[in-house]
Amino acid sequence: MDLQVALFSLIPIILVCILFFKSKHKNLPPGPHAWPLIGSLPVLFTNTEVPLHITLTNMAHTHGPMMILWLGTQPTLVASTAEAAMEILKTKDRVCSGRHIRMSFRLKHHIKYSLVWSDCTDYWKLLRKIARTEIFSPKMLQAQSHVREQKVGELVEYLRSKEGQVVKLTQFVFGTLLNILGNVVFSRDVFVYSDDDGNKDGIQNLIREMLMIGAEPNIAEFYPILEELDLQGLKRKCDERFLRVMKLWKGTVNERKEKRNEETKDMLDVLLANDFNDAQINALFLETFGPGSETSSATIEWVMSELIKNPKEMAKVRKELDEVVGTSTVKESHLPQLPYLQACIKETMRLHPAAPFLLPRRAIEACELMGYTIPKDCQILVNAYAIGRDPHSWTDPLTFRPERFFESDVDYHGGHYQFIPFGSGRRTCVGMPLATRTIPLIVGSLVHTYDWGLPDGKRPEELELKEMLSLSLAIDPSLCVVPKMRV
Ligand code: HEM
Repeated sequence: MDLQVALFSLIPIILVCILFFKSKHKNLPPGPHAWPLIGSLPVLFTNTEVPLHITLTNMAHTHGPMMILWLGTQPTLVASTAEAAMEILKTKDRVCSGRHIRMSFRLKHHIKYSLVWSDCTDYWKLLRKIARTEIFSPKMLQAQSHVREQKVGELVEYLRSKEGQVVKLTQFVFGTLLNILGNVVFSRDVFVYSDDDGNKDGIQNLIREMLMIGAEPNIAEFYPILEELDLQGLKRKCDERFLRVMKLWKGTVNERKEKRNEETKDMLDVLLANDFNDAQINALFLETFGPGSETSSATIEWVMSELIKNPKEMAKVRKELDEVVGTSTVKESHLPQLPYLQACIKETMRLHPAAPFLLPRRAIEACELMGYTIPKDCQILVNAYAIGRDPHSWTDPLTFRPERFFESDVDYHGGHYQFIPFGSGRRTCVGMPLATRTIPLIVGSLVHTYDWGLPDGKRPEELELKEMLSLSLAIDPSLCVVPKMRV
């Protein structure tokens, strides 16, 4: 009886909460029904077989280009057309320029000096300037091109020892990317090619583990009041990996402080010349290894999978490589003469963008978007995945047809809102100049050197391209291939 009375007395409180909520949030975009406290969570997670990016893409067909979801108590805006993306990334870029920081990444050693997670402060502007004019400047990238070619050469050479065997391609590609980034950062390799546990306690595993922990659903995302409790221990686990990874490069940083290079050769030289302290250096190193490796590695795995599944397109890439590169190895100087390879990479990024929701933005103040009122601090997801497959922007959107990029001038630099794998506006990807050199160099080298079979004699058309949303858009299961030297 007491319980019934207690429950009954809760009804007016719930009603007051609903009325308060409705008056506070007028003119929101449409969206699925939101229950008190749990919001739209039941709609999103009823069918765990369907990944979130597909669920949200399907929901946009019902609710429209801008829809609001309530993740527990937290509002999240999802934009699913080129027009909606343009409103957020161009017209209202300033007010939509905050970042929604994932709870597991709110690490005290890191967040204060972060480039990825800061709002657009003067410090963030300084970092972007240094990245644009020094670390990823055309001059610096050009000066380091021979190192990238050498690292890719090592990958190709290692795969020779695997001829005829089944390899999980991404494992070695991820390592190669880390070595490329290690050389951008402090002119050092961080990955060794080996079949055993050679990298067990190395940067590769720690970075991968941090990314995996960051991708795990964290209940505090839905109920920020729980943040300090860290109920799942995700923040603690991430922090522990960060402390370990910092120790791994501490010696290199200290050595360089004692004996500086005469010329500026890498990111560490640039940061020391700008008087950055250890905490700032650590944060930026992490943000180069983290976003730089996972996104590029996922993209390369997707391009290789699409080419294996589409033998005609693979043959065209090969023909182009044979004509331009001949019997030599692929160099970065060849890349401008390989338009078909570039078109295959673009087509892959359209269908499988590594960051399907870009990096979550945040409204820094309440604002109007496409006539709707968006509350301050609302998380903003731009669904690049839905946009890349929108039939209003693309003919025959689900078909892999690289030729479409010869029929228009659409490019990924952020000015064409139907194709935004690197984002757009003031927070667009700083690593794009590096990624757009590295990805074609690796794919071109793999295709030029090897024929790629599938395990157990599987035929190309039997290769299933199932997507899984982790921190980036991955293939599930990972691509396994059998390399065979081309004659
Ligand atoms: C295929 C490769 C890559 C893809 C698809 C990608 C995608 C993205 C996207 C979608 C964003 C958010 C843009 C926005 O909010 O509008 C971003 C931001 C960022 N990316 Fe990349 N990225 C790639 C490679 C890299 C590389 C190689 C690096 C560094 C070595 C890098 C470093 C960053 C950083 C630091 C930011 C944050 C910029 C800011 O918030 O101001 N990315 N990237």
